[in-house]
Amino acid sequence: MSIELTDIVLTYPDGDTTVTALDRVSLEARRGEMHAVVGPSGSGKSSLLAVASTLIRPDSGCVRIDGAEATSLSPAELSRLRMSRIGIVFQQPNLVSSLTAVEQLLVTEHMRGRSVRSRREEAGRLLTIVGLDGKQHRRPAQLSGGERQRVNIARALTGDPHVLLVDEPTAALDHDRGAQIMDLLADITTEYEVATVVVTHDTEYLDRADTVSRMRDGRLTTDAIAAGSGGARR
Ligand SMILES: Nc1ncnc2c1ncn2[C@@H]1O[C@H](COP(=O)(O)OP(=O)(O)OP(=O)(O)O)[C@@H](O)[C@H]1O
Repeated sequence: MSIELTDIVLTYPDGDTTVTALDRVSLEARRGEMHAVVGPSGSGKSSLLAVASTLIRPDSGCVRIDGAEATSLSPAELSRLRMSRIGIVFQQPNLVSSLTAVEQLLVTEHMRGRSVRSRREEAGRLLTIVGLDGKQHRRPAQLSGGERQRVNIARALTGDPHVLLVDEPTAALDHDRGAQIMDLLADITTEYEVATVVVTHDTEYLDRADTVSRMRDGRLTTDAIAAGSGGARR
C-alpha cells in the first residue's frame, strides 16, 4: 500500500465555531492504481489532498506513505518524505514564464538538491512521455493549456515518486483535452507504478480510475460499482 489515510478528521476555525472539512475519512491507493475522488465545490477535496500530501496535519487520524506514519514524523522528516515519495500536480500549473518546459523540470530537480546537468536527459525523457517531444524548449506562452498541464504532470514525476496527488487536472480544459489528460494519468499510474489520487468535481472521466470515491460535506463513500473495475482503457 503506498498511501493510506485512516479516520482522518480535519477542522478549520470559523469565527466562534469550527468547520469539519474531513469527517472520519479513510482512503487508500496501491502503486499502479488510480483512485478518483469526486465531489462538489466545498465538499473537502482540497483539504483531503492537503492532508494526503502531508502539507496539513489533521486533527486526528493516520496518514501512511509507503508504510511510514506521517503524522508521527518531525517537520524535517516530513519534508524529506514529501521530497522523496510524493509528486503533486497542482490545479494551476504555476509555470515560470521565462523558463522552457525542460527548465521547469530542472528547477524542481535543483530544489531537490540534484545536479541539474545529470538530470537533463531524464527531464527530456519525462517530457517525451507526457507527449511533449519537440516542445521541450518552448516557454509557457508558446504552449496550449493542455500542454502546460502536461509539463505540470512531468514536473511532478521528477523525483520518481511512489504517490502522485492530482488536483482538478481537467478543470481548465475542454472535453477532448480533459479526456487526454485523464488517459495520460491512467497510463503513468500503471507504467510508473505510482499510487495516484485524483480529486475532481468532473464526473465525466471517472471510468479511467480503478476506484471512485464520492465526497460530500467532508464524508467519503467508495463507489462499489466502479471500485476495482481496472479503469476503462485497460
Ligand atoms: N482555510 C480555511 N478556513 C476555514 N474554512 C475552510 C478553509 N479551507 C476550507 N474551508 C472549508 O472547509 C470545507 C471544505 O473545503 P475544501 O476547499 O477542502 O473543499 P473542495 O471540495 O476542495 O472545494 P473547492 O473545489 O471549492 O476548492 C468548506 O466548507 C470550506 O469552506
